[in-house]
Order: sequence, then structure tokens, then C-alpha cells
Amino acid sequence: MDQQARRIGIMGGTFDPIHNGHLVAASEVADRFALDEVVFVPTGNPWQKEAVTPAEDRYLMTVVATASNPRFQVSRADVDRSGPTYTVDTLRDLRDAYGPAAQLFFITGADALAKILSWKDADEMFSLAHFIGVTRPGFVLSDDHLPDDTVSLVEVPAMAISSTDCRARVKAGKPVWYLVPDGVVQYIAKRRLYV
Ligand SMILES: Nc1ncnc2c1ncn2[C@@H]1O[C@H](COP(=O)(O)OP(=O)(O)OP(=O)(O)O)[C@@H](O)[C@H]1O
Ligand SMILES: O=C(O)c1ccc[n+]([C@@H]2O[C@H](COP(=O)([O-])O)[C@@H](O)[C@H]2O)c1
Repeated sequence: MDQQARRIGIMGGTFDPIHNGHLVAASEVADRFALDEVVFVPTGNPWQKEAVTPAEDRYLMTVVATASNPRFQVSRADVDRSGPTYTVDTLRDLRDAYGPAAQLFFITGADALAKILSWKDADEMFSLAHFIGVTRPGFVLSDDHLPDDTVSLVEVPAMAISSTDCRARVKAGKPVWYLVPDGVVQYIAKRRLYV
């Protein structure tokens, strides 16, 4: 396909750790929206979250988790930018990287979509990408609070998995096999994360 017309999905997240709920959402949206690739963008300093694991560990887990899918990429844009992570900056950086003709689709779960008007420069953000809200067990997916034509809502296979629960399971000595990719299980053990 013409480089200029590429359809690029963007999956932003803290990914502490990345889990199969993230991966299924990205895969499903890639299929439904005929995306050429999905770029996973781990946050640098997620200003709406409490203490998080060092960005380099979260970045590397994201690389490990996505390595086997030729359509999945990982960007360091947010990890390498200093200061709080704002999606408006992510979208500016990826717009620069992919060029003006690329179509950008930013993927968010229902919980994140519900809070999106609290994000920095939300109006500009909506002008830089089309947003795709995906279903997530335990949350209501709605675009009632958002401007017309900025968001599409998509049902994805229900994965009742959260990073919070994965961290708690590791801390309690319970398995996270099959909740996160095998390589991420091994990375967590090797780096003794969440103990
Ligand atoms: N199981 C899931 N199904 C669909 N979307 C999800 C799921 N888990 C996370 N997401 C979405 O992925 C994006 C990144 O999520 P994030 O990295 O914060 O994971 P999380 O599981 O929500 O983490 P935590 O439990 O630490 O808050 C957000 O848009 C979130 O809504
Ligand atoms: O731009 C903002 O102000 C903003 C506020 C909160 C979250 N986000 C983005 O939303 C995505 C999911 O974030 P999180 O904190 O739920 O992992 C991630 O890409 C964040 O950078 C963005």
C-alpha cells in the first residue's frame, strides 16, 4: 500500500505489565479497521497514576509481548519525552513520524474513554486522531460525553484482566501464566518485579 495512505493504530498505556487484554483489543481493532500496524506506546510519566514501575521495564515488557506479531510495533516516544505524558504530545510525535497523510486511530478501553475529557488539550487531541473506544469487562462503554464523529465504539472479546490484578497476583505468589504473554511472565520473574 502507498506509504502516504497508511492506517496506523496507536495503543497507549502504562503497561505495568502489558497483558492479554491489551493485545486482544489491539488485534481486534486492527482487524475491524484494516490497520496496517498498531504502535504500542508505553507512558513515560503517567500523571494520573500513582507509583509505577520504571519506564524501561514497562517498555521492554511491551517489546517482548508484541515481538511475534508483524503488525505490532513499539514506540519510545512517551518514554523518551521528559515531563508528564500527555496524549496530545504522543499524537504530535507520531504525526511527525508517519507524515501528514497517515490516518491515526487511538485505541482506548472503556475506563480510559470515560475520563478522556480530563486529558490535556482534549480538543486538539481529537483533531489529531480518530479515537476508538473498546469494551472492557466491568466498565460501561459510552461516547455520550464526547463530540460527534470523534470516536467509534467497538466490541472486543471480553478479557477480565487488569495490570493491577496481575501485580497483585505476582505479589501474592499466584500465577500470571496466560494472563500475560509467556515472555512477560519470564521478564517479571527475571527482574523480580511486583514482589
Ligand atoms: N482487559 C482490557 N480490555 C480492554 N481494554 C483494556 C483492558 N485492560 C486495559 N485496557 C485499556 O488499555 C489501555 C492501557 O491500559 P493500562 O496500561 O492502564 O492497563 P490497566 O489494566 O488498566 O492498568 P491498571 O490496572 O494498572 O490501571 C487503556 O486504554 C485501558 O482502558
Ligand atoms: O493526555 C493526558 O492528559 C492523559 C491522561 C491520562 C491518560 N492518558 C493516556 O491514556 C493512555 C492510557 O493511560 P493509563 O494511565 O490508563 O495507562 C496512555 O496512552 C496515557 O498516556 C493521557
